[in-house]
Amino acid sequence: MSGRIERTGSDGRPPETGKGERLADWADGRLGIHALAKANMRKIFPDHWSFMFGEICLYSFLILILTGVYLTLFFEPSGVEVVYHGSYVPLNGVRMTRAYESAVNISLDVRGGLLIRQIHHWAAIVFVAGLLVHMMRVFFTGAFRKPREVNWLFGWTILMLALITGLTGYSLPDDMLSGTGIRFAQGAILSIPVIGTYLSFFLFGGEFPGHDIISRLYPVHVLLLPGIMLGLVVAHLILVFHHKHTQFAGPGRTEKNVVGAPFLPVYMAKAGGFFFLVFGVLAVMGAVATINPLWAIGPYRPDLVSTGAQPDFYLGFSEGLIRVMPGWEINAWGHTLQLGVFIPFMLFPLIMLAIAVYPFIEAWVTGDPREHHIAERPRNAPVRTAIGVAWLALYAVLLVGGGNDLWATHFQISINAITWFVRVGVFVVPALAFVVTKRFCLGLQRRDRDKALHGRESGIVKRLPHGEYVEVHNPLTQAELYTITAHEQPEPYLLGPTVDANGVTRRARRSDRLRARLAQAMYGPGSQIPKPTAEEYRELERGDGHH
Ligand code: HEM
Ligand code: HEM
Repeated sequence: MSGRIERTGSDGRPPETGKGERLADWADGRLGIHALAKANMRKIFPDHWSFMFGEICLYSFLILILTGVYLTLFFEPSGVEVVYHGSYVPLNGVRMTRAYESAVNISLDVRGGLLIRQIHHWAAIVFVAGLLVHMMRVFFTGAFRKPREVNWLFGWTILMLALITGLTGYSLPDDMLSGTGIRFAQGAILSIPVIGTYLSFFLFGGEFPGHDIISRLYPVHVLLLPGIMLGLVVAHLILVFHHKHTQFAGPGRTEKNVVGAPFLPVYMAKAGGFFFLVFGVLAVMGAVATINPLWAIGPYRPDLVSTGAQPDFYLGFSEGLIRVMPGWEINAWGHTLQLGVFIPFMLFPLIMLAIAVYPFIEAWVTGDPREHHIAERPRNAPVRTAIGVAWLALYAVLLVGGGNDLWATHFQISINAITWFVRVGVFVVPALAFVVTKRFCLGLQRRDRDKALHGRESGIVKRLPHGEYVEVHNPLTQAELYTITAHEQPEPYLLGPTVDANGVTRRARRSDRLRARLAQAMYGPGSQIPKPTAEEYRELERGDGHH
């Protein structure tokens, strides 16, 4: 039996053991957890504040499950129509679905119901925000590189499912906003050529809105999607364990070791504490900040739409795509192709897909087959960092487009001006963000080079005996010097000679030419400031020491 130790006392009988030890022995004999725990519990994890975002995702996900289960006890996912006669007088006599009625009851009559509903909604927002920030941390530090590409895809799939879970979630209560969101989704489905109408009828069980959609979304929201996500989260964390966590460069840290604290007890204690911190913050948000006050918004009616109707922030960019797209449509053979909706509907997954495939594109461009366990500083990969910021800029511009009505009413701007700003901005702002970020990174690289060669400016100006003024520079410690010069500066992939030894012309394949051009853009002279060489450093050391 693995890991089990049979002990005897001096008289040959088993010694007296404590209750806890006997229980542990009993469990180990049946589950074999001793060897598993021994092998993993002391695993070392490196530390950095940015590694906390993954944990925020994990804890807010757990809180969503906990609060969601409570909501299922009272929520009735039914499209059946009723007339309200409850405790909220302004709605008395109003026709609504059972779903809406039960959500109003959860908010106003069920003990703790409003708090749990609001925690659930805030947790959803923090969860998706956490996912985006965590993903960006991984992106900007190159932590998606080999061997973590598959884990990147797992994470990305979780993000996509989280967006859909959020959409199905805020569609459930069937208030005015929910219905508007579902109508938006139905419009997008209708725009799919040929099958759009059939698909809509199939999903809604007939004409929109019908009576079926809430009861159909319900199992998807509470069981199917969270179930798949839970499986993926477990797989994601097993892979983080298996690959070991990346660490930032520093003295004593190599591609082959991990410097940090052990999982048990240090991280276990920290993680436990952090879980309660996240729960505490979400509970305070749920207690003091109103979110989706659906009793005030009213039940959904297909012939109405409220002003300022907005999706939750994470879907705002898809709304932006639709709002700023010109209303193009093609009418032919008695059919309408609604390009004004269909094009943005297709762009949405494409923008997301670009993130999914990025690690594979970068690996192809660099042609680098090695594993990477040292996280890069964003400045040392200027083009990647600039691509990330450009993506965020596009997201932000589209978010402005998605809230064009709010910008118009809050800042007294014409809605057409905002629409045109977004139409132009979609192309210009990401390009600008790319250029500025790249220059910024190069500037930071230059500063690192300067610091490595000349030390840190001390702010002390000295006058030398012959009258010259010099500023004193304090040299960096060896550890600091190592940290800022540890990164690699890869040579870009180059095309081989176009003429071989026999004088025969060899035309490079188009894909190779593209790869060489992209590699040049990523690692060519315009994208790297050469690190100081040991020779340059020694030369300065030999000099008179002031600069
Ligand atoms: C990643 C996971 C999840 C996300 C992003 C999410 C998001 C949401 C959102 C935004 C709402 C609307 C809340 C409101 O009324 O203002 C909602 C409602 C709801 N969710 Fe979730 N949820 C998740 C997981 C779960 C799970 C695991 C369950 C159940 C086990 C659940 C059960 C419910 C129920 C019953 C409602 C309707 C109650 C109501 O709106 O009053 N959710 N969800
Ligand atoms: C529910 C969703 C998620 C949970 C609970 C989660 C959790 C975690 C945790 C706890 C870590 C280790 C600590 C850290 O680096 O923050 C981690 C690492 C990682 N995550 Fe996630 N994550 C989620 C979603 C994502 C997403 C959306 C992506 C990317 C698209 C992603 C990609 C990665 C990668 C590549 C690593 C390894 C990073 C490294 O070793 O430096 N994860 N995740």
